[in-house]
Amino acid sequence: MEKNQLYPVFLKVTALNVLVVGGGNVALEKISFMLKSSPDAKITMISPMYREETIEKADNAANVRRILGKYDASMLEGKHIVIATTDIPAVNLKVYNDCKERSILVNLADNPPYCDFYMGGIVTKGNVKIGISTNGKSPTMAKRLRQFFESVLPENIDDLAEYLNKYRDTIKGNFEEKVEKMNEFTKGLVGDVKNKIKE
Ligand SMILES: C[C@@]1(CC(=O)O)c2cc3[nH]c(cc4nc(cc5[nH]c(cc(n2)[C@H]1CCC(=O)O)[C@@](C)(CC(=O)O)[C@@H]5CCC(=O)O)C(CC(=O)O)=C4CCC(=O)O)c(CCC(=O)O)c3CC(=O)O
Ligand SMILES: NC(=O)C1=CN([C@@H]2O[C@H](COP(=O)(O)OP(=O)(O)OC[C@H]3O[C@@H](n4cnc5c(N)ncnc54)[C@H](O)[C@@H]3O)[C@@H](O)[C@H]2O)C=CC1
Repeated sequence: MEKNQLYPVFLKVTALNVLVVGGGNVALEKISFMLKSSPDAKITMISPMYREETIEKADNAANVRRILGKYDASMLEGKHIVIATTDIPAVNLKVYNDCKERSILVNLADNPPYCDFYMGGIVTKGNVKIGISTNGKSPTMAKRLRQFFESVLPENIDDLAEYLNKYRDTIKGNFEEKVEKMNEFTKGLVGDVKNKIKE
């Protein structure tokens, strides 16, 4: 069986500068998912044309700036992450090459071989977040898995995270002792969630 070798991280996109090239349907999909998870994400968009819905989504967000114009490599100044979504393959490829030259992480949304990272399915319950990847094999499956976990994870899982956070502060002892106590205390957790799913 092939194994997914991608390494997941949870980015603070309020502290990073994201550039989205293009303002159409795919741009809308990508900013929508990013904003759903990170409403304050710092995103700059560059495109000579924006679709109505993209404008609405972008202009209602706290930190999305829309620039009207064609992509130019100067747009990469100060950017950490770039997502190219234009309908012109040559433009997307130029974005890719320009980013590679500058060691900027890049994603050509409809072109997996030209992605340093993939956007994933995301499940959020308060502080708890699960990222889902099918290794780029099936975005539809990532979406269905997201819906599955959204429905089976109990809403109060965040209460548990908050509670464990508080409990952790009350434990005395050195690091090893704390780890041991936290593990002992949470032993039943996996069984509890499994039971919850069965219910
Ligand atoms: C590789 C990746 C790169 C990237 O975009 O980062 C990528 C690529 C492509 N997407 C395509 C299409 C669709 N994408 C979706 C939906 C999502 N796509 C997302 C991620 C990813 N999409 C990355 C891999 C993630 C992984 O590892 O699994 C999700 C999870 C997150 C997000 O978009 O933020 C989000 C679901 C969010 C949610 O609902 O929770 C749907 C489903 C729908 O809309 O119903 C369709 C239509 C159905 C279909 O085609 O499957 C195509 C074909 C284009 C064509 O036909 O040419 C390609 C290109 C290709 O695969 O070659
Ligand atoms: N719509 C969809 O769900 C899917 C689209 N695709 C592919 O993704 C690509 C984009 O699709 P859509 O978003 O639907 O197209 P779109 O036409 O809605 O958006 C393309 C955007 O790119 C912008 N653009 C063009 N030249 C540019 C440049 N030089 N600099 C900056 N921006 C530029 C346009 O102004 C427009 O905003 C297409 O190649 C399409 O085949 C693939 C899978 C699904």
